[in-house]
Amino acid sequence: RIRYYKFEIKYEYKSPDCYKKLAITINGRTPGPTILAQQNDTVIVEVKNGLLTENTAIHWHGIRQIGTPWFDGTEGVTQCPILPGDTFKYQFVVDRPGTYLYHAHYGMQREEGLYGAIRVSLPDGQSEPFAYDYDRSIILNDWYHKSAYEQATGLASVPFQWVGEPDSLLIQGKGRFNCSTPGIASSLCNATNPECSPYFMTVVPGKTYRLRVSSLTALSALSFQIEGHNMTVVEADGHYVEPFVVQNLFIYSGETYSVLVKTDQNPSRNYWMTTNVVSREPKTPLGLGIFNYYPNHPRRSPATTPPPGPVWNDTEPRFEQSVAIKAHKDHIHTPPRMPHRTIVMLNTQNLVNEYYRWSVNNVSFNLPHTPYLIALKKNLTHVFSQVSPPTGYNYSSYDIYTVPENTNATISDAVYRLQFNTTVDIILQNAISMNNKTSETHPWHLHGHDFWVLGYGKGKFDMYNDQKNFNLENPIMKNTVAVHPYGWTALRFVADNPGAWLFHCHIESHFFMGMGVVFEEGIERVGKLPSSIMGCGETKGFHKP
Ligand SMILES: O=C1O[C@H]([C@@H](O)CO)C(O)=C1O
Repeated sequence: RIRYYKFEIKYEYKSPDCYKKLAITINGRTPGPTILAQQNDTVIVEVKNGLLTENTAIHWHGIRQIGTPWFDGTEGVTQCPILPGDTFKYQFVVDRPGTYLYHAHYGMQREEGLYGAIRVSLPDGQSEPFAYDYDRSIILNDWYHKSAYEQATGLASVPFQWVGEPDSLLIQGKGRFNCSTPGIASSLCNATNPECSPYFMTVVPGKTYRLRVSSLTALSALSFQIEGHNMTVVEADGHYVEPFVVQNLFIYSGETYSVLVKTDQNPSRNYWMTTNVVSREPKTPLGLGIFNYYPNHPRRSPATTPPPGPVWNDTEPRFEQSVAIKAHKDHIHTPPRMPHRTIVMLNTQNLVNEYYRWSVNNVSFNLPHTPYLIALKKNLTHVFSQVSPPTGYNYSSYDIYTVPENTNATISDAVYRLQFNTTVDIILQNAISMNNKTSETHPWHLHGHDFWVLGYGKGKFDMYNDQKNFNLENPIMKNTVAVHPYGWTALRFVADNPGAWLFHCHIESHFFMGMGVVFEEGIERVGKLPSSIMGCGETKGFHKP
């Protein structure tokens, strides 16, 4: 079946947290409409770029784009940008059930509000390995009052101007900034604006809810909880999880989860839904929503104090939750026993000609002006560097706990070329950051594939000993995974999807500062590229209107 959507992308003044600023909307809203489909449906989205003076592109996050690598929506990798006034048609098959996302993949545009959810259900007659009465979803986000342009300019300036912490946290597009903050003009901030009344989710007592929780934060790692209710984790990034119970869910940008929540508490009141920043010292207030037990009034705030959530700087429970996520016992996809190759990726913050950058093995990434997919397929070898990027770092001499004397890195747009159908291990190795002397959490997202999460560890990954402890029995498959402070995360995937695929830190500013790589595999197997993805850089003239 075909699911047809029309998206009109525009700038509009919005006040999602009471503060009025420009936001990018889809059909007048942020978050945009939820795309609903069934497994194996074809989704068609006609995107009209109504931004007037700005390009765009939309990525379908978690959808592997098998056979349609040109519709991944990654500007610079799989397509040219959609010009103002133009309409671009995405068409792809959603081949697996689960919870996915869509969002802008052009500059730092995602954080202006261009995002939404994709929910793929099972074919009729099939059921999930868990039972529930109702299905609900929310997207968590952080929100800046400063425009993405201002932020990007600061990041790309000498001296460096960091974006800082977000102004508020949003639950399904709603948050609350304190309008009495000194220096905030009353004409810009109105605490009684109904746009920023708290998000509420109405529930019936005595039922089980499947709650799909996802995060598209620009920066923040979050914890999410519902006051007084446990949550049973059952799905992660479209894969069934061996159920486990949490009081709070840690969630990183680009991840999706389903949790089951029983409405088994005192039904005469409402409860808080809260989200708070972890892993960075929070300067952003709690994000609040109302878990509304019918028939209580949905706007009645609970009399209780909202639970503050876990302390931000305790890595241990986050690490433990990551390790606890295993494949459901009846839905195990066994990984290949051995990789054909292993790429170690040291994550560091560096200087390049005095600019602050992030890099992998001391190489910081820049997108070329001609999309890789087209350049590779048409063999335009002068478009990007043909030197292979480094597959590791100097293990014996590099100390991940100390800022090196020389923090200089280089810039490159080279790609990792993977042999088609081979098994590749990626070891993400975290380290201290250059400036603030801490090690940050980075959520890495892979386009075009799911990977097995084979293990997490603390300190430096030891190729000999740590490999022996990989979980090859029941590893979860995901498309986004965190590397914890001073830790490592080991992934395995099969390079079986012909195309060019981005792998990057999902923190908007970090990818902008070079924290990403591109994989190519099976380019000779890619079918005829649609001319709609062309028209920029070296592909001018390739575009047939
Ligand atoms: O990229 C970043 O820069 C700042 C800081 O390291 C320099 O001010 C920060 O917290 C980041 O995540």
